[in-house]
Amino acid sequence: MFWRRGGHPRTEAEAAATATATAGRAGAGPASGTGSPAGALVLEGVHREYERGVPALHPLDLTVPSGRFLAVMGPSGCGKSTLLQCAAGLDRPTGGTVRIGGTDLSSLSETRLTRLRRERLGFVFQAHNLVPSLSVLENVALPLMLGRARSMFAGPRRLARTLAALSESPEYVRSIDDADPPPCDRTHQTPRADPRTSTGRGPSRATAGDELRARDALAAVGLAERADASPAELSGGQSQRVAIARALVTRPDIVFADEPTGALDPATAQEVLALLRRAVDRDGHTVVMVTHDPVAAARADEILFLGQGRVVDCLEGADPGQVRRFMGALGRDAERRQAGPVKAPADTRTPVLSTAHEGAAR
Ligand SMILES: Nc1ncnc2c1ncn2[C@@H]1O[C@H](COP(=O)(O)OP(=O)(O)OP(=O)(O)O)[C@@H](O)[C@H]1O
Repeated sequence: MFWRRGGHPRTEAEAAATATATAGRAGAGPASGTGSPAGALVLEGVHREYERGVPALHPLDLTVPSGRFLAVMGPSGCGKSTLLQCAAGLDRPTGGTVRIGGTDLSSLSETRLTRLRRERLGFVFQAHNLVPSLSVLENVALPLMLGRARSMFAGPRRLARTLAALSESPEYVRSIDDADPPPCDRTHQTPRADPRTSTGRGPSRATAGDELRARDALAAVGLAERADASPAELSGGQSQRVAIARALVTRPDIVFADEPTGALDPATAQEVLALLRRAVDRDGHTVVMVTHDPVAAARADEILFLGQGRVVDCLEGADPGQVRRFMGALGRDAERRQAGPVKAPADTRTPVLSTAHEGAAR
């Protein structure tokens, strides 16, 4: 990876303030048909103001090539989540362009943006957000089922309301589902569809395909045996593994993870990170992960550091100690605010400097 920042800085911190980062794999060719640099994710001049004149994210250029794992770090309030939300199409930037696989998100209606998120992106959050009234397998299959049910229910929100309403009407569900009552969710006493067959008369081809994919995704995170369990029966780490299976089941272009290990103990966090790492190394997924944890960040290929809404630096192949020291320097810089230069520790790799993007981050 290399990144570039504008030349003639007055101080190191001011250089950081003009930074434009480019995460790139050497030899990557141009993205077909887009005229933009190759990348699963390309941000050009993306900035976000929640309040007029108060930028939470200053203009930023960033390219994340396919099959890479990028971590985003920085002090609290520096704009990490804002960057993730804009990049993932969960929020509209104030200006600039976000492209996912060559698709300019600003050109999409809300409906098409939602569809892109569902079909081409995966999400893992700190809170795993599993649906308690569905089995583990059904939770993993949910993005696939939502895609199919969308036209019938005029959107996932309507479907979610319908599912919630049905869960309050077990007698009715029984009346329209199988002759054999479905197993009950022990926690919520909510009838569940038999995960092996959706109707009792044998799954439709589409349903069987979804189920197979969901079972494969669950097996890939080592939880095949817990397919029929309720989320309430799982540990925090197991729940996060299910959330990862759910994120990967659609074979997304990019997985966005916001503090995926924030609520886990170190050993469990390592298991979850290993799954994300394997998704990149073995299956060629692209992962963008916001984290506060130097150990988690060190599992990524590159780490992008933000400070006060700007790219400060980027490290490749850093170990947790280097990340910790760099974060310490950033934190002190944030405390001083006006301040002195942010000094990268001597043992961090020096980024390639260029004047090519001078002014682009302003
Ligand atoms: N919806 C919002 N409305 C107004 N201001 C917001 C909103 N979301 C974030 N901000 C502000 O934008 C800035 C960046 O916030 P953001 O949540 O992106 O930071 P962060 O680095 O993810 O922080 P943390 O590590 O604490 O989660 C902060 O000053 C925050 O107060």
